[in-house]
Amino acid sequence: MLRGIHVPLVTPFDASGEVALDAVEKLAHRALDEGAAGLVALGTTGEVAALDPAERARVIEVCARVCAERQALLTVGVTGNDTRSTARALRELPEGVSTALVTVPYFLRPGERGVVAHFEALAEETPVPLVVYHIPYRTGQAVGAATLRELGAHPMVAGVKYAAGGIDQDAVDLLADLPEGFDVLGGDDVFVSPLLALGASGGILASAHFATRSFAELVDAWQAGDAARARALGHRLARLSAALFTAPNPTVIKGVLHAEGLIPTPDVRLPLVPADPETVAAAHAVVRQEH
Ligand SMILES: O=C(O)C1=N[C@H](C(=O)O)C[C@H](O)C1
Repeated sequence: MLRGIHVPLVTPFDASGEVALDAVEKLAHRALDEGAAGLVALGTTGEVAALDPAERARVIEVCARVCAERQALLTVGVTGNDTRSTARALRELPEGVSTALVTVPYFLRPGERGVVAHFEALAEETPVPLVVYHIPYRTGQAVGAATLRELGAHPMVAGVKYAAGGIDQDAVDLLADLPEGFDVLGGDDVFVSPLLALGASGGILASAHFATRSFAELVDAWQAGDAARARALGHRLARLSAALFTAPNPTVIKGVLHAEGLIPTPDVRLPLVPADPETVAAAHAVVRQEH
C-alpha cells in the first residue's frame, strides 16, 4: 500500500502570518505532477505543532481535495503522547484521508510495552490505517525491530516511517523479515537510498519538495534492481538532502521554496527561526543543479 515518494508539505505563511492555502494547493499539485505517489499534511515539516485546529482543518481540506482529484494517497500527521487524545484526533479525521502518520509517544518514554499498548489501542479505533512514525532522536523512545514487527502484524498498521537517524541494526533486522502488508518508508532523507537498497518501499521526504521526479526514480531503480543507477542517483540526492537539512527543518526548505517563487514568504513560526541567508543560498545552489 505504501510505495513511492510521499512529500510532507511545508505550511506556507503569507506576509500577515496567515496560512497561504493557495500556495499549499500549488505545492500539492506540483509534487504530484513531478511523480510523488502521495502527500503528507501536518508532518513535522508542516509545522503541525504551531498550527491551530482551524488551520490544521483547512490544510487537510485543501490536500484532500487535491489528492481526490489526482487519485493520490493523503497521509495526515497525528501527534500526541497520550493515547486517549490521539485516538480522538484519529476518530475526528475527515473524509479523504488515506492513512494517519502517528508518532511514537514522545517525551514520556513509556517503554516498548507502552508503545505496543498505545498503538494497539489506536488500531482498534482508527478509521484509517496507521503508519508508525519512528523517530527516536525526536521522541526519546527506542523501538526495536521485534516491536515494530509486532505492531506490523495488526491489520490496521500499514507501515512505519523509519527515521532512526541512520541505518541501524534494527532497520537491517526489520527489513529482513517484514510482516505481510507492512511497508517501510524512509524518513531520514540522507539515508533513504541505503534503506531502499535493504527493501524499503519508498520514503516520506521533505527534501522531495525538490527533484521529486529523481527521488521517484531512485525508488523505481532500487525496486527494479538497477543498483548502478540507484547508487548514482542516491549519492546525488543525499547531497541535496544534506544541503536542505543544515538548519532545523523546514527552515531551509522554506527559504529555497521562497527563493524559487513557490511560496509567498520563507516564514516559520516560533520557536523556529528562519534559516540565515547564506545557508539558504548554499542549499539553493545545490537545488539549482537538479533543475
Ligand atoms: O514532516 C515529515 O514528515 C518529515 N520530517 C522529518 C523531520 O523534520 O525530522 C524529515 C523528513 O524528511 C520528513
